[in-house]
Amino acid sequence: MGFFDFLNEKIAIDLGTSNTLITYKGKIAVDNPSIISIHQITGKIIAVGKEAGMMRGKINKNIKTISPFNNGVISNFDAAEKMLKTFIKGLSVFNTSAFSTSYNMIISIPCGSTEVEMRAVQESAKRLNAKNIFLIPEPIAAAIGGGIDVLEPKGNMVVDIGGGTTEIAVISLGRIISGQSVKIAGNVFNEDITQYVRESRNLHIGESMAEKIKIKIGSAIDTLASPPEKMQVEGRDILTGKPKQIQLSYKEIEKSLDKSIIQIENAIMETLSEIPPEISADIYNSGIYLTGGGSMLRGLDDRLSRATELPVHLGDQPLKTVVKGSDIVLKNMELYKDVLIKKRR
Ligand SMILES: Nc1ncnc2c1ncn2[C@@H]1O[C@H](COP(=O)(O)OP(=O)(O)OP(=O)(O)O)[C@@H](O)[C@H]1O
Repeated sequence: MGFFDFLNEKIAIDLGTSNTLITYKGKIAVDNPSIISIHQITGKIIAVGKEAGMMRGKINKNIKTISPFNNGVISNFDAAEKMLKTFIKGLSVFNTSAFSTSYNMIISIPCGSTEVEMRAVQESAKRLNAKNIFLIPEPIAAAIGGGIDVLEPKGNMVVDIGGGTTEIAVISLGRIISGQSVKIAGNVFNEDITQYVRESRNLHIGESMAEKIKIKIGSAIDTLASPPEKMQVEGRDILTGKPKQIQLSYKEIEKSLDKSIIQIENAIMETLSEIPPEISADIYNSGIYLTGGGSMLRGLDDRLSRATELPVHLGDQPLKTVVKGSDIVLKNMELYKDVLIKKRR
């Protein structure tokens, strides 16, 4: 039994721009939108997660709905800590003494994080009573969660399209040998849709409507084998100010997302052009592993496969891959110790 095995209580956290996931005892115990509603005057927490998400855009001016992460990193520390604390308190074991004395925490972070950002995450985690805090690059956690053997001397490419960032990484021997984090992901897709509907259809729509459109009729290609039906969309008419309903087709959404998807394609091509030839040979055979919530956009795997001329594999549960990978690392610390960014007691 190795040193790490003595530390019994383990939690893995995926602090995402859109969703926060926490595993406890190998199971996903928290899976919630990364949102918190706080009373502006009293500072009291009104709601977190799903409940806070439902309040978005519909609450009075004294209650502020905050997304504490921006582009994968904490942009509002106070809100982030309050939100995490509320989530962790919800874990039934939190009140037992065992949990507070030996409690290991692993947090996945975007590969573009700076030293300052990493330190800030560690400081916040320390205030949550974690005894040991480990950080892991998100693409490595995603690869492990997707069943890829990251430790072998073989190149693997991971593209993780989240809410705030798309992480592109080539991994070999447990390390990222080339990669980048681009700020084009699900949130930008929503902005593209909002902009299209405003400029081309004269309708002002809210954030959650844009999200619904993306999920219901979003597409990365303009010829889908089984196209979704047209969608009825409500918002405010820009010209008259009145509530209005329009019908949108998936082809319109494809058009609105095109410029952002091109940027993701370009970033993948750039990363591919920077890797050593032996690794290129590996990736020619193994292809690209595509994950993250954004990977569920219709036709995106086909489109990326066409652009790169590589096989693109879609993961099973793209929203859960990162936290699943972190959890595997936490359970096999001896094996995976070299993939961690920092260790702190
Ligand atoms: N069916 C779907 N089609 C397209 N996009 C989707 C679908 N379901 C979820 N998404 C998008 O996935 C994104 C969230 O993915 P994920 O939870 O992997 O990101 P995150 O980890 O919170 O973000 P980041 O990694 O950038 O910090 C959101 O933008 C959401 O709109």
